[in-house]
Amino acid sequence: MTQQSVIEFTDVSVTYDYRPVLNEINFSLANGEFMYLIGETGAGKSSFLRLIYRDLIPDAGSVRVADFDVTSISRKEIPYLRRRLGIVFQDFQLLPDRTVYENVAFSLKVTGTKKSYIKQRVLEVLGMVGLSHKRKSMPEDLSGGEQQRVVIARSLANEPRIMLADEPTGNLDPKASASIMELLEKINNRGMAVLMVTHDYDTVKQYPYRTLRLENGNISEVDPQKLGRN
Ligand SMILES: Nc1ncnc2c1ncn2[C@@H]1O[C@H](COP(=O)(O)OP(=O)(O)OP(=O)(O)O)[C@@H](O)[C@H]1O
Repeated sequence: MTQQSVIEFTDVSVTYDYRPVLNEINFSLANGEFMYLIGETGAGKSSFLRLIYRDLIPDAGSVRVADFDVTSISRKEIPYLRRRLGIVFQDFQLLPDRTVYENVAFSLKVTGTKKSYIKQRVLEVLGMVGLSHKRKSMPEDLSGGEQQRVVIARSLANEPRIMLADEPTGNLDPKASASIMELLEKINNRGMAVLMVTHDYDTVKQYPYRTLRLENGNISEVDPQKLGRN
């Protein structure tokens, strides 16, 4: 892996039932880079993300994330790999019966963080996403955009180097989407690499960064300003 990259795929292939979904993909995300990954339904975006957090092992090729050779790490090392990743996914929602504070604290408790530090860190990340005043609220009493900001705060708690965001603006109105994008940019400006999967071309055009498209098993760079045009 080059010194500056935090994720690197080398000739990565994934096949389901003899059907290739990713075909000898080469990819790298630089340290501190913001990048979009787009592609039609079924193009392989989820499979791509699953390779990064070691929920899927490629049929061929190698995946490196931070200092981990993900393709060959042991089961015991997987939690350490995942601690390097801030994960913001639709299907990884807040615990409905815990407060905002407890939701964020939970991710620190499970990694064995010292009690005295947990309080400090939770208040720090809630401050970062602008929701310190909602710390005692239950998730259902927050708007969709606020809930997404809590999910982001939770993903930041363990100080990851890379954020994986899957459709973070999905289901949000334009104003809430803008506040999420501004937050992701702020996090990125502090040095965290962000890989964001999205179908939201308007957002990509408004906040343009390097954009890669998965299509027919291959990955290629596209001009964000030309998205959606025929
Ligand atoms: N475990 C599996 N077994 C068999 N086929 C699978 C499996 N997981 C995914 N697929 C198939 O592989 C293809 C890529 O799926 P994947 O979920 O990675 O796509 P995606 O781009 O994330 O799609 P979406 O945008 O709809 O979430 C799809 O055709 C899917 O049906």
